[in-house]
Amino acid sequence: MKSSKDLLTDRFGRTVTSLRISLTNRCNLDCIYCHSEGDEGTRNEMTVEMIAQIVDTASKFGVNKVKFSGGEPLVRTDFEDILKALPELKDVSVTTNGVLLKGRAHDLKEAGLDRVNVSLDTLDPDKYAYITHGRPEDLYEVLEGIKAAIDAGLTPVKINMVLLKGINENEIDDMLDFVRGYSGDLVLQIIQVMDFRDGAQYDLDAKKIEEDLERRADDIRMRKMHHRKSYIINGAEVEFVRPIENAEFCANCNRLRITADGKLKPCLLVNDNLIDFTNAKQEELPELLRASIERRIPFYTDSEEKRIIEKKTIIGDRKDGS
Ligand SMILES: Nc1nc2c(ncn2[C@@H]2O[C@H](COP(=O)(O)OP(=O)(O)OP(=O)(O)O)[C@@H](O)[C@H]2O)c(=O)[nH]1
Ligand SMILES: C[S@@+](CC[C@H](N)C(=O)[O-])C[C@H]1O[C@@H](n2cnc3c(N)ncnc32)[C@H](O)[C@@H]1O
Ligand code: SF4
Ligand code: SF4
Repeated sequence: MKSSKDLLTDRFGRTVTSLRISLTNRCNLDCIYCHSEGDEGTRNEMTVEMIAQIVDTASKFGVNKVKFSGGEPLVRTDFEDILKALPELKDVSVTTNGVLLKGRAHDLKEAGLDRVNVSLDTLDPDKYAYITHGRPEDLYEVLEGIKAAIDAGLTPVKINMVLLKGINENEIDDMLDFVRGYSGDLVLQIIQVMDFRDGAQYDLDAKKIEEDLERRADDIRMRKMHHRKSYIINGAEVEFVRPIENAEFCANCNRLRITADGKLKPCLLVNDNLIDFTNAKQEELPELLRASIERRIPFYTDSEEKRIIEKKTIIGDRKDGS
């Protein structure tokens, strides 16, 4: 009989303690680089009950964190019901574009949400509209949403800034000032753009930018998840997410993904090894979780042997179909 820890530990020694659940593929914006969590699936969406069942099962095997994402999770009007149906967990968070956050922040907190990440790549309304294919005014909705989240206690609020060559690479200091202005309630999270949609053309030398931040930092911390580092610069905290060609990042990946239509997805970048659990009985879920954990492979790795295995499993699934 396996212990609960073994059940969710993969053959590379990575124990899954966190679920990243996509609630929908729908979105009210259309960002130029969007990876949609590697999920281009159907418009079918898990019910509240399905989500509660899979989280409940995973929680019995050591999962204590859940991140909701999408698509845009707040387009689901039953998000509060989903939160209320969850078992007790250490950390329940959502990543949102923030456009619909203002009117929901208090209800989400009441329903059990602990904190929120808000995507905001620029403070310039015209650039915002260019990046999101939205309206310049949407930026003000997002800023109001951030304030509402702080008022509701959904803190720390992380501001997700995807670094985009030629668009926002010169805005890092403005963003640090913005975060500093909310003394501790906001954390900046800078993200290296991944090659989805038009992402490749905006790619820049993220490692060099991170090294610059490191030089300026008064203090440096490292997270268990992905061994991401965060830098304290003159009172502002900035975490750096650098997932590309980063073996250390993948070696410390402790998340299992769930697609909006109810499939266990071992890795963001691999699409041919998903396991559908929508027709499973509750008692079958542990075995499906185990099977999914067995399919987990670090996408980037220093080991040539693992790289060969992993490369064979990858299929292209980008928005342009290539
Ligand atoms: N390649 C890869 N990228 C990830 C993974 N987890 C998160 N990301 C990326 O990290 C960025 C930030 O994601 P968020 O949804 O804000 O969540 P997070 O920062 O990972 O989670 P918290 O810090 O716990 O709030 C996004 O661009 C995600 O696609 C992962 O396991 N693999
Ligand atoms: C896919 S979005 C879904 C949640 C929500 N709609 C939002 O935008 O916050 C989750 C996070 O992934 C980031 N993201 C999307 N495409 C990306 C890419 N190609 N490279 C890096 N991060 C990306 C977004 O900026 C956002 O912070
Ligand atoms: S708001 Fe989020 S899901 Fe929507 S297009 Fe932008 S990154 Fe993608
Ligand atoms: S293995 Fe690497 S690329 Fe895949 S989900 Fe984990 S951190 Fe992301």
